[in-house]
Amino acid sequence: MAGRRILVRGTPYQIEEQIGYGLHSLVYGGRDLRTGQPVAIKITNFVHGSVGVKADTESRQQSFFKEIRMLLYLQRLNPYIIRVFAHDYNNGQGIIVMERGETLRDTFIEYMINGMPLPPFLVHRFWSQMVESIFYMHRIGIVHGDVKPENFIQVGSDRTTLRLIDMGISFQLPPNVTSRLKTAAGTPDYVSPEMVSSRVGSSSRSKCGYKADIWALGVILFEMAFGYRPLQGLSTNSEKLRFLGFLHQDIKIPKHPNKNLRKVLQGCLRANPRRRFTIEEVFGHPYVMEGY
Ligand SMILES: Nc1ncnc2c1ncn2[C@@H]1O[C@H](COP(=O)(O)OP(=O)(O)OP(=O)(O)O)[C@@H](O)[C@H]1O
Repeated sequence: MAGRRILVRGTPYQIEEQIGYGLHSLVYGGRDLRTGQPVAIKITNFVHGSVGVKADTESRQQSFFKEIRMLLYLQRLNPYIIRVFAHDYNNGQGIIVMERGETLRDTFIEYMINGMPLPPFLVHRFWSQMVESIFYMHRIGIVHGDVKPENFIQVGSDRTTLRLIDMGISFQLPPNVTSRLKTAAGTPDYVSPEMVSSRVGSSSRSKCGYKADIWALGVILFEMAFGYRPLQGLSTNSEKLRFLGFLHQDIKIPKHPNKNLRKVLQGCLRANPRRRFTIEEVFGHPYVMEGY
């Protein structure tokens, strides 16, 4: 693919190097050949293997259309959702041309490698934007289900504007909320306790899907503010899942000079999802509203 030129709904694009990949997709850096603007081009392969299983192909096509519908809808409501410039599909693949940025995870790694927190203004700026993007999803009845730094990219001249890129496993409540969350959300560091606890029944779990997003936002804020993640001391995924499954007490928040930051973290990282903040409480919290 790299090096090829493609036409998407009449606009020519140059495909350059591969910059990422998903479960069924490859993401390339590219350029709009009319304007020279850098873009990211996500190509989703609908056909599995050399023969192709019909049901699998159909489910990939449905996911592609669902993702596109959600992106186009949400990007009109909120500035912190990735901008889609063009999209197209044929029987074999779907293409999304979007704004290109740098993944937030890489910035986190630069700080975390030395156990350094991010500067307070950046913590506040990044987190407020994440909260706002999830606020708009919850407002229209959508649980993201996989909130983590990899799913945000940095754009703009100073790279301090975020965009949520991944709607991949987002879904509308209610059907089967948590079984999907549990199987699809692969990084235990951001997974909430109720998602791994067998003591929570499926009916209460489905009401908690939104609260799983709040937990993940809390973990991200913790990570930015302290330079490490709450479960970082546990080395394997199964240790982390076991810890979460038996978590009865709230996560202890270390001392921090910003009282509002500490309070909002306490509200996001409550073990019991019913006591955990809603997105409205987070969005209206003095930490988000009043700044760092
Ligand atoms: N707009 C973008 N700008 C820069 N990098 C991007 C962009 N979109 C995606 N990427 C890179 O590609 C990776 C995979 O993209 P994305 O998260 O959209 O795939 P996915 O949803 O996991 O895939 P699938 O839909 O196949 O499950 C990202 O983690 C990121 O590194």
